Amino acid sequence: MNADKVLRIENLSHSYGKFKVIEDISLGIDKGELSALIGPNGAGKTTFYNAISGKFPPTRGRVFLNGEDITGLPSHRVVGKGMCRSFQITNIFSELTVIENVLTPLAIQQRKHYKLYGNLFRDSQVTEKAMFTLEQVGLADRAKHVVSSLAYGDKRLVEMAIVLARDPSVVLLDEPTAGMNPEETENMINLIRLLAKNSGTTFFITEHDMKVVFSLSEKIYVLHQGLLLAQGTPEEIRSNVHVQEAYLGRKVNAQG
Ligand SMILES: Nc1ncnc2c1ncn2[C@@H]1O[C@H](COP(=O)(O)OP(=O)(O)OP(=O)(O)O)[C@@H](O)[C@H]1O
Repeated sequence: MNADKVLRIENLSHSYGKFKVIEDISLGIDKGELSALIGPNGAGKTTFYNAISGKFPPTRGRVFLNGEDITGLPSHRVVGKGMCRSFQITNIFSELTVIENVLTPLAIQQRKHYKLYGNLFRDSQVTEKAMFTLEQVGLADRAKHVVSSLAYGDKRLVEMAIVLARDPSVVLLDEPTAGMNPEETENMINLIRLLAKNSGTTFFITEHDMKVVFSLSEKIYVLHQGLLLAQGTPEEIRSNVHVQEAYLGRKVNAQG
């Protein structure tokens, strides 16, 4: 497998006790690639994500980020190495403003400790970076708004900004459009596309909405019963007989 992949997984397996959940998964993702991991309920997607992002070490196998072995590192160290994960559950401080939410991880990253946000705001380098990130996700005009006052789709954008502020090379997105209305979904798809193109960030998403998966992804990986059943372009996956069977005979297409 090509060593210059931004994210390389080799023979990854995980078991809960004697119960094997994922087995011998190997894949490699190119820089800037937009890819998705799909699979029926219980296929092992969350376990795979957890095992590569430091929630727990995999039972077997290796994870390489930009060529460095990060297998088994705890999540905060994986983040420090450049792979960030955005959760389906909104993971933000609702009573703080949008910019305060983005400033916090930046301050931690730069090992700057502030007793009050007032001090943080006086650090122009950090606030400029936070504002730049908010511009990227289209929230600059709401920087001073309290997060709880925002629409659901905008809260998910705050979450995205928190992740992007750290300049990750790889972003793992859990269900980026879950709970969004069609307009918010369309905006999120366009934003991810734009970010991948302009900043070279590599996005690896899990998503149940096949319409989103097929319109966004350049490459799709299919998990079934813990095994990597198929990988390929949306066209290749759509026409793969094994994938269609795994989805109980349904056609896997943009209509879901
Ligand atoms: N902590 C755990 N202990 C034991 N079994 C678990 C644990 N977490 C998940 N499992 C089992 O592992 C299998 C894979 O679960 P996982 O959550 O990884 O699948 P998934 O593809 O993310 O599913 P979904 O699409 O429904 O979220 C399931 O059978 C689940 O019941």
